[in-house]
Amino acid sequence: MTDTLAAPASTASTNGKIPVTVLTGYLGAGKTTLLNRILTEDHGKRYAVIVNEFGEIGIDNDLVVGADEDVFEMNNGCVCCTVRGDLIRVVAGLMKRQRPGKPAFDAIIVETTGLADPGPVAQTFFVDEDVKAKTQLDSVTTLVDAKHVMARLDDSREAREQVAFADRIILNKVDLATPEELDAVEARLRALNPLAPIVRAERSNVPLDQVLGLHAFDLDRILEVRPDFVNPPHGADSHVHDEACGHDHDHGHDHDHDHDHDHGHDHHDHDHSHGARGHAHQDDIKGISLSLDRPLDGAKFTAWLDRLLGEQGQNILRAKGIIDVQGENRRLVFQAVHMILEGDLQREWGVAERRWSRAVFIGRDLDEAELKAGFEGCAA
Ligand SMILES: Nc1nc2c(ncn2[C@@H]2O[C@H](COP(=O)(O)OP(=O)(O)OP(=O)(O)O)[C@@H](O)[C@H]2O)c(=O)[nH]1
Repeated sequence: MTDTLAAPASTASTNGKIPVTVLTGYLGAGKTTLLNRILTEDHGKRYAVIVNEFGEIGIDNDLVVGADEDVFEMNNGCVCCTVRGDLIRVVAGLMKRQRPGKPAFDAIIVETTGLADPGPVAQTFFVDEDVKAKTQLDSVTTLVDAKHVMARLDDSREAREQVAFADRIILNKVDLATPEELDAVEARLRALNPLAPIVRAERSNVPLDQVLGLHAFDLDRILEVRPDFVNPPHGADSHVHDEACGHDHDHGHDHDHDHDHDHGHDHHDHDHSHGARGHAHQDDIKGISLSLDRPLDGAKFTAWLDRLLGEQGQNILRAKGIIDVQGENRRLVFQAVHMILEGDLQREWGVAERRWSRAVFIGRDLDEAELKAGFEGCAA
């Protein structure tokens, strides 16, 4: 988790409480793109951003604009196990930064990992007394990738949860879908969440007043779907374990929610391996982090990545990386969602910055040894 402070000051807080916006959406939907828009737009406000990422190499931190300013890293915990504890600590830390009589920032934005159920994140703002006293959940905004969301709604419970939980849905990447496809997607989203307004966007270009300061989080609505949303007792359905529980996580609690009747959601029915490398979430989804302290050959790397995405793009839900290319002073940043690849030479490496190549691949049936060998084979 990373915390970034950006831009100058003043938004109305709610009853003196700092408004919190939770940004969610499946892997690659456009959350960071939206965040970067928020952080760079000339709005005269100061936002604290908390990024929780999947995969243990801090790539997302680096892709958020201005992240160098004020970053602290936290365990990349699995969102359903540890994030709430982390979040409480980060928010508490942010609160301490307030200057007397003047908040240090106008709002908090939390970007969840693409594999997260936003429920436990939103719960944080209701169940921890300190956090509750100082913050107010403004809205949960869910980004949706117009091209890939249908498949994800079929195969991912988290994707459905994210839509069901939204106060506002941003149907992003409209450039990648036909008007008919967009209508079909909207109908599907509507069925999962009849109330949240759906805003269409390209490159997450929604006006900020469509995302921030909405006063849209509707506790009553959430309580209808998750009656024990607020402070669920230990041992009860939806109880979210954190370090305050003071016990080993038992694996026998179901989430009694989900609008689409995909019930029996035991959030520990993912394969929870918190091993050093692959952090498996859903049974078969894992994240593979690769890194190399030597520069890569740009042509070899591009050819390898193209071939990999061509052959295994169906299984690669998300890939991204920052590459040190031989003979190039700028960092090569690449991003992929399935077979759609974008790459860019971005800013120069800093003088004191560690120059290395790192990449994360998140997907199904990925062969770690093969990926590692392919990646390292691109060394210059
Ligand atoms: N064609 C197209 N690409 C987009 C659009 N919005 C974002 N992208 C690209 O999609 C990729 C993923 O965008 P991100 O903003 O990083 O997505 P994310 O939701 O933060 O991804 P994770 O944090 O990995 O879950 C990047 O390559 C973006 O440039 C869009 O509207 N159209």
